[in-house]
Amino acid sequence: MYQPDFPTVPFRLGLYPVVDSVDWIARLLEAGVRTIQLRIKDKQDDEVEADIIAAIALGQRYNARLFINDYWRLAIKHGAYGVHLGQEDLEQTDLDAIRAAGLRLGVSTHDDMEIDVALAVRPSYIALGHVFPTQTKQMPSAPQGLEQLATHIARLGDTPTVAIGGISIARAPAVLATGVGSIAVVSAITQAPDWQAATAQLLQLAGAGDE
Ligand SMILES: Cc1ncc(COP(=O)(O)OP(=O)(O)O)c(N)n1
Ligand SMILES: Cc1ncsc1CCOP(=O)(O)O
Ligand SMILES: [Mg+2]
Repeated sequence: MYQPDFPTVPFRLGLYPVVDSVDWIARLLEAGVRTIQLRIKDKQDDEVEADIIAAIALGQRYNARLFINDYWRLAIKHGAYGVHLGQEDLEQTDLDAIRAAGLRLGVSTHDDMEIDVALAVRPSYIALGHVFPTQTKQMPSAPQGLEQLATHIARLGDTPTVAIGGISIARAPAVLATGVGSIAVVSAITQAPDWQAATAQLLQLAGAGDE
């Protein structure tokens, strides 16, 4: 049985949109999403604090799992549900402070070695990516593909997992068939011609996550 060193999350986090504004958080929570991330890049803490406060308030109002990407100090200060960090972020983070504050922690990984690093931290969930080519973030490595993803999922057993990177509606069923607990998406929703229809379809495929 996987025992995280941070508060647990359900194995099935379901559809997990990653968005860059409070407006998107509000829309998607209203549409039924229950796991979501605010990912604002390259701003100073004081430039994002108001958005983080607003996002956390929305998360609480909808009883949703709202993760803050990168800005772990502000996530602690304002009582977010959780924080998402990459491997480089981990080096500059006071993990004890996140743990002491009772926030969940998600950690990015791209290969077996990074999974080793993540497992040593014992986070609430492990993200695996990027599965397919993505236009949303510059990636230094090649996409891992479905086969590698399935190998990682088998290795991780009952550890809560999230797949990310290039996941479209068409690709979602094959990703979910690996047994991953959640699919994180950016462009499949934010660049969709009809984001409401896309969100409804993805929610149908992945669910909103377990309680
Ligand atoms: C669910 C999820 N998985 C991976 C990432 C990427 O995090 P990171 O590697 O720290 O890169 P940035 O998002 O900070 O550019 C994520 N944000 N969410
Ligand atoms: C933030 C992030 N981390 C790994 S891939 C990615 C972007 C995923 O975006 P998309 O779903 O549009 O490919
Ligand atoms: Mg990061």
